[in-house]
Amino acid sequence: MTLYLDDLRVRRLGECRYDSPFSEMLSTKQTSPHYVSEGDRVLLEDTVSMLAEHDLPPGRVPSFEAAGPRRKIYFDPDRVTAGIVTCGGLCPGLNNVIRGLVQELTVHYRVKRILGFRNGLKGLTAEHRNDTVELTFDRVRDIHNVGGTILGSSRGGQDADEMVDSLVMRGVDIMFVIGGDGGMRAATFLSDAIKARGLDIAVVGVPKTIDNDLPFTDQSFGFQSAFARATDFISSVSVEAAASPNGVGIVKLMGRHSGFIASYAALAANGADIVLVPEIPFALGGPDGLLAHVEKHVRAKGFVVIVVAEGAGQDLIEKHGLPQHNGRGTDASGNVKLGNIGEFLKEAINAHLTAVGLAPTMRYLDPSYAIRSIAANAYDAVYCLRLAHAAVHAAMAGRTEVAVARWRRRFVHVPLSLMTSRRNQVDPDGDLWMSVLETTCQPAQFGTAAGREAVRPAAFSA
Ligand SMILES: Nc1ncnc2c1ncn2[C@@H]1O[C@H](COP(=O)(O)OP(=O)(O)OP(=O)(O)O)[C@@H](O)[C@H]1O
Ligand SMILES: O=P(O)(O)OC[C@H]1O[C@](O)(CO)[C@@H](O)[C@@H]1O
Ligand SMILES: [Mg+2]
Repeated sequence: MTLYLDDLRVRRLGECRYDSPFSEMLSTKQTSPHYVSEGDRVLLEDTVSMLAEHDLPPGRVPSFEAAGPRRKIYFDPDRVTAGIVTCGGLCPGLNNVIRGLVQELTVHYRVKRILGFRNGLKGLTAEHRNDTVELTFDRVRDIHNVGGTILGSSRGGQDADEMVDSLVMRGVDIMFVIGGDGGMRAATFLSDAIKARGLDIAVVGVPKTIDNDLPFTDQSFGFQSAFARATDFISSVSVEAAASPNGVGIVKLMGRHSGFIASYAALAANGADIVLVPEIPFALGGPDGLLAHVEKHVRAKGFVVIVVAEGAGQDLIEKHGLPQHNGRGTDASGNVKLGNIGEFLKEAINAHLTAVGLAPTMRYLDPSYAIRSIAANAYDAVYCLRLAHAAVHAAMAGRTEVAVARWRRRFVHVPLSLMTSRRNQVDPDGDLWMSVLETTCQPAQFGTAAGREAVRPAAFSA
C-alpha cells in the first residue's frame, strides 16, 4: 500500500481559539533531536532508499503530524466533558492509560467532568449508557499498580448511531477509545456516525493489544510487560525439560495472527530451540519437518524447548488434528476461534518420539491470561503515561478520527482508518525473525513448500 501525504492528514474539528495551558512553555520550543515542534512533521519512512523511491520534495514526503501540546486549543476546558472506554482483550497498562488521561485532563487542562463507560463499548449502548463512573484524579490515583481495567472490557459489536446517541445524551465532547484493531474499527464507525450528524465530538484512539498486531506503532503498550512475563514460563519449561528423560518443553503464547510475543519472549529467554509463529507455515513430517528436528535435539542434548504462538500451524490442525483441538466459529467480535496448537503439538511430538524409541517427558504450559492480566512494568508505565498525554493534547486541540502512537521513536497522530488498514506481523524476511533464527539455530523453514502440503505425520496417519 503506497501512502501519500494526504492519506496521513488528521481531521480537525475547527480553528483552535483558546490559549492552551502549555502555551507559555511552548513559546521558545523548536524542533531538535528530542522534540518535534507543532509545525513540523515526522517521516513515515526512515531509509534513504525508501525516500528516494518517492522522489518528492521534502514538503510532500509522506509524514505524520507530531503529537504533543499545542499553543492554541479547540475546546474550552471549562465546558468539556470527556469519556473513556476500554475494549477487547486485556493488556498490561490499561489502568495506566486511564490514570494518565484523567491526570492530564484534570491537572493541566482543568477539565471537570470525565465519564468512564463500563464494560467496553457495550457501555455506550442505550441499556448501559447511564451506568458510568465519574473519574476524578482521587478515584484513579492508585489504579496503575494493578492489571486489568477498572472500567471493565468486552467483545461484541454495537450500533454506531446508538453509541452516538449516548455521547449526545451524556454531553460528551471528547471520547477516548482504548482498544485493539476491533476497538479502532469501532472508533472509526463511531467517528463516521458523528461526522454524518455534523456533531462537534472528538474521537481519539489509544491503540492497545498484547499481540502487537496494530500497524503504524513501533510496539503497542503492554506488549513489553507481557512478553517479559512470558519469559518466566519459557524458563520454567526449560528447567523441567532439561531435568527430565527425553524432555520436551512447550510453551504456547498468545498471538492470533502475529508471532511477536513468541519471538520476543524466546529471544529474551534465549533458551528456546524452536519458535513457531503464524506468519511462517511449517510441516510436521518428512526429513526436514518439525518432528525430525525435535527428534534431533532430543538425541543430541536430551531435551528440546519449543515456543509456539497460538495462531501457528492452524492449517495442520485443520488437516490432521483431533476434533477437540479444532477451532470453532468466531467470538462475539468476529475474531476466529483458533484450534489448540499447543495440545496438537504435544500429542504429535509425544507420538513421534515414542514411535522412534525416545519415550518423552512432556512439559506443556499455556500461560495465556497470566501474561496479559499483569500490571505494566516500568517501561510500559512510562509509555502508557506518554501516550495518555499525547491523546489528551490531540483531543483538546480538536483532532479527531485519530489515534496516538509512537512511530520510529516519536509520538505521532495517525488517522484512525489507517490503524485497521493492515496488520502488523513478523516479517519472515525481516531482522526480528533473522534474530530468532540466529538465536535458536532452527532452519528458516520446516519442510519444503511442497513437503508441507504432501507429508502426513506418522502420528496422525489414518
Ligand atoms: N466489525 C466491527 N464492527 C463494529 N464494532 C466492532 C467491530 N469489531 C470490533 N468492534 C468493537 O470493538 C470492540 C473490541 O473488539 P475486539 O473484541 O475485536 O477487541 P480488540 O479491540 O481488537 O482488542 P484485542 O485484539 O486486543 O483483544 C468490540 O467489543 C466491539 O465493540
Ligand atoms: O479469551 P479472549 O478474551 O477472547 O482473548 C484471547 C485473545 O485476546 C488476545 O490476547 C488479543 O486479541 C489474543 O492474543 C487472544 O487470542
Ligand atoms: Mg483484535
